[in-house]
Amino acid sequence: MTDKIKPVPVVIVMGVCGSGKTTCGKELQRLLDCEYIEGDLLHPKANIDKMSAGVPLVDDDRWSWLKTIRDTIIAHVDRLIDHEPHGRALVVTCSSLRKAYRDILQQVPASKATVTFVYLKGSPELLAERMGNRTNHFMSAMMLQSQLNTLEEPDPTTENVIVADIRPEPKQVAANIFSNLSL
Ligand SMILES: Nc1ncnc2c1ncn2[C@@H]1O[C@H](COP(=O)(O)OP(=O)(O)O)[C@@H](O)[C@H]1O
Ligand SMILES: O=C(O)[C@H](O)[C@@H](O)[C@H](O)[C@H](O)COP(=O)(O)O
Repeated sequence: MTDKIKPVPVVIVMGVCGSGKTTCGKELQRLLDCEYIEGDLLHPKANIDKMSAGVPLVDDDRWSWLKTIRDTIIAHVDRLIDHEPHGRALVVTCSSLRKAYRDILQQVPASKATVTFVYLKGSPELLAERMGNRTNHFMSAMMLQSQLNTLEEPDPTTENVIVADIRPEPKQVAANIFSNLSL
């Protein structure tokens, strides 16, 4: 007799640039002791070149990137189901600014994965401060306003999302997320 496959918990850490997706996502990965996909590493070169030149992406730059992230999630989940039937999870970082983007990322068979978004929420002032402190990144602090303009904040009453306050230190942000995840 074969055990019923339990869907893999997929946690997508979202928010504008500087909200801490990479920093807190990695802390969460450590807490969950699981795999990790950095969405920024899946951009086509043209997107990185555009953002590095200080030009924000538009929808047409994003669709194929979002589909690549979704397909990468599906490939990871398939591998986890085959090789790690117990205690598996997956943390993904992706800004996921608009509802239409989140809809693409969730196109994962429900029998294989349950997708939860974690929205890293902070004030524009704190985000600007964090962007100002960050060095060696293709996104300059000037891009923050366009990200805030594009952002459609997820609504916990209609979307499967946990809202996380980004003011605590990264380990604490991750611990707060962890305690709100029903895994
Ligand atoms: N909770 C936090 N407290 C203090 N600094 C943080 C926190 N989260 C992130 N940072 C810092 O803010 C900057 C942006 O974080 P990063 O993880 O690169 O954000 P994102 O991936 O969302 O663009 C980095 O310099 C990082 O070290
Ligand atoms: O760390 C950051 O600064 C962000 O994660 C950044 O890299 C960016 O948000 C996206 O990858 C670009 O795509 P969007 O314009 O769709 O956010």
